[in-house]
Amino acid sequence: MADFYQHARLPTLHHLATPDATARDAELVELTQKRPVALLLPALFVETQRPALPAILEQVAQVPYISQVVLSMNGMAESQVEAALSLCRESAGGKKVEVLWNDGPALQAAHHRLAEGGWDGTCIGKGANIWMGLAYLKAAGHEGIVISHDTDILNYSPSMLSKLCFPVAHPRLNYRFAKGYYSRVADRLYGRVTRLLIFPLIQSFQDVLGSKPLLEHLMSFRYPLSGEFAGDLPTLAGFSLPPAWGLEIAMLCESHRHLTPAEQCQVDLGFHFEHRHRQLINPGLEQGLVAAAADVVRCLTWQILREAEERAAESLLRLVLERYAKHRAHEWMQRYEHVALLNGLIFDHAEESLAIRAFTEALEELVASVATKGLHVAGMRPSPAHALEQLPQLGQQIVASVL
Ligand SMILES: O=C(O)[C@H](O)COP(=O)(O)O
Repeated sequence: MADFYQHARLPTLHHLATPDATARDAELVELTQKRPVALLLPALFVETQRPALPAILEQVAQVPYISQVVLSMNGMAESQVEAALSLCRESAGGKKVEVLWNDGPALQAAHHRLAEGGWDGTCIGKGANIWMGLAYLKAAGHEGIVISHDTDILNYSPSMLSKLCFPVAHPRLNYRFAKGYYSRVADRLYGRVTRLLIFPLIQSFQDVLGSKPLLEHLMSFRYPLSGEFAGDLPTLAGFSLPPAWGLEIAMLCESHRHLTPAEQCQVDLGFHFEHRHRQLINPGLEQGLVAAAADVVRCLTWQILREAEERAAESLLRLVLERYAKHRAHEWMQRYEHVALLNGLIFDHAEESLAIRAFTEALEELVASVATKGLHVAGMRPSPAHALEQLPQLGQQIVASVL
């Protein structure tokens, strides 16, 4: 069972009992009368062909306090649009599902507009899908709550939605941003990037830089890479986001910059999150886990060292890498070995070590690239709210593109 430990900085809302689902839904309908709830789902077209997304949409169709669903997609060809739209019609029942086709022709005008404004118009990636979804909701006049989650969840339950929504919707809780957490466990521990890279790496940064508010903030999150969050739209649309896998880390850094600790929380979603596991290295079209992890680490490093002078950033990063590779990564692996043994779970030492080696190589490549090209995150955009304010036609172009 979960404990009820409170992190020093961050309010943590544990799953300790299961409220009656029908009563909770009715309560949320009442609570969200004046602040409608939109569900924003980032997806590749290929997710529409796999079992998870259709099952998710079918369950979302039954959730009475979700007024609108936005599926923000990329990786879709012209010939695939009809299949995506009919999935939405068939699975979501009477619920309105709007599709944003990020790499489609209608949104090109918006991407050009962004590029004219001096910003990167990158349209590919999970972060770009979320950015565009928030920009769309804002431009379309949505003024309520936004919930978002991954679309590859195999053991989906609508209780996840109520747990994310409640801390933002309930006036006594009144949070502006809520981040979900859980464990990723099947016959073994998963969550490889989180356990073996992100936790030990943040601690290595702290070893090198000492205690910093941003690092303490990041260390308070029990699952910093979870894709599940909720917030009020004005808050979320004020976050600057990168286009790819750095999205989750960037959101936490933005929540640190824009909100007080009392305005945000993490919420226990109360289950072992099951999803499709990528191979560490994937020679095929889909990026492997290490390539995605490299993107996360670049964003994390940039967020932490962005104010450091270029040369200093490189040498600090070298020290962090050394600390990670020689100490912290193995320490965390060993702790998780103990967790696995205690719980009678499989623990594949060779596989875990291989993952750490691959993550270390990705960090070495990052250090080399910082040495030659400096530290930056490709495609980093200003917040949707800022872009819409600066580029007057952008909102209309985005709204007009909806399928
Ligand atoms: O959460 C993570 O660390 C990554 O998404 C990797 O997940 P997996 O090990 O569960 O596939």
